[in-house]
Amino acid sequence: MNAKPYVLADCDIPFLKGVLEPYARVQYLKGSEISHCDAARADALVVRTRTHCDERLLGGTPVGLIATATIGHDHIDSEYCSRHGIAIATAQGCNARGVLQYVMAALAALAVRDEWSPADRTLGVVGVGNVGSLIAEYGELFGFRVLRCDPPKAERNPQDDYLPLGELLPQADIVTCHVPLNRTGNYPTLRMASASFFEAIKPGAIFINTSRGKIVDDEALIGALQSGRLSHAVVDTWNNEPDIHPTLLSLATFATPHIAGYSIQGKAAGTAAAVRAVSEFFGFPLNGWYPPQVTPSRADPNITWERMRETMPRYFRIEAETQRLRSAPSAFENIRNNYDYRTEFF
Ligand SMILES: NC(=O)c1ccc[n+]([C@@H]2O[C@H](COP(=O)([O-])OP(=O)(O)OC[C@H]3O[C@@H](n4cnc5c(N)ncnc54)[C@H](O)[C@@H]3O)[C@@H](O)[C@H]2O)c1
Ligand SMILES: O=C(O)[C@H](O)[C@H](O)COP(=O)(O)O
Repeated sequence: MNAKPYVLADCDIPFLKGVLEPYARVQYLKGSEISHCDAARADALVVRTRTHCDERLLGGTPVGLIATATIGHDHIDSEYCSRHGIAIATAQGCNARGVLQYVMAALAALAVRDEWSPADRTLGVVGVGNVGSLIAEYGELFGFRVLRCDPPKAERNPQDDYLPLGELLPQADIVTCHVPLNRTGNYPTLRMASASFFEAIKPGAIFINTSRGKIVDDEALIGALQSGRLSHAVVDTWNNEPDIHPTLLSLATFATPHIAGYSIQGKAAGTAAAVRAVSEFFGFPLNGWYPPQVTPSRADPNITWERMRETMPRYFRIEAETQRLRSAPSAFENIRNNYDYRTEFF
């Protein structure tokens, strides 16, 4: 009898191949193609956002653990998993700094284009978790006035300085969303950016979505861009990826194929978190594993807006990436799967 557990992994998770093999039988498949038949052999799944882990995939299988190498976990039916004793492990915070750099790259490019500086602008951060708190911290460091909205946190910490969404929207020149996709619960985010959201937003505001496409009502966002209510939209996450809305693609000032978190350190941390979860679950000696070929990023808490802006093009050119997606929207997944992961520099 072979005592090694059977692990089924997404073949597009970088740095993973060879790591679990001394301890597990491992099969690699395209994340979007993992089927119930494949899962029927697996003790654990190591996935990305491309594998929908629900009853259809998991029903009657021996899967005991789903480790996702991502922050977001809306691709996993957590209620089903909890009812069937399937553990879920996420890579909390892994690529938060990658998203920070993405948002700051967008703002730096827009500041040059429209000739403003952070001291003249109010930055509204909606969702102040691992990503949002970094954006707020660096936003303040760069000189923005920063407003925060996070009702779940406000409820837990009423003494902290959070605003309701309805108070943030009319004041913020830039609204950047960093919420999870929650379909239910006390603070749902599904279609949160609706027609009434854009009616309340400050005229001429910039809207940035790097969280999940489904938090936005596309028609409402398109309407806000066409009417001039918004000056710009920056869109990284889309409804119905990879079949994205062509009108939104043409109207967004910057449009990218869900790569805001695609830094090399973010990917390394995501894979390391998934390996740790599998290791802890099966008792492998891999709890502290980190890809040896990657240098972890070092935060630069003293970076200035000017230095960030001048340095950014060496690492990330959001205009060029927008052009790349616009010229070949059908290559959405291909661009992601062959992405040259960016280096985090602050
Ligand atoms: N585009 C990308 O590449 C990329 C990369 C990383 C994360 N993400 C997305 O960004 C999301 C946020 O990431 P994170 O690491 O900051 O998550 P997090 O869980 O650390 O923080 C999310 C925050 O949102 C708050 N929140 C929940 N409901 C809210 C609501 N209705 N209004 C306002 N705030 C609300 C929570 O209280 C929490 O503080 C992830 O869930 C993921 O979907 C996208
Ligand atoms: O939630 C996350 O971590 C991000 O959306 C992440 O960048 C998505 O990564 P992917 O599923 O493409 O590996």
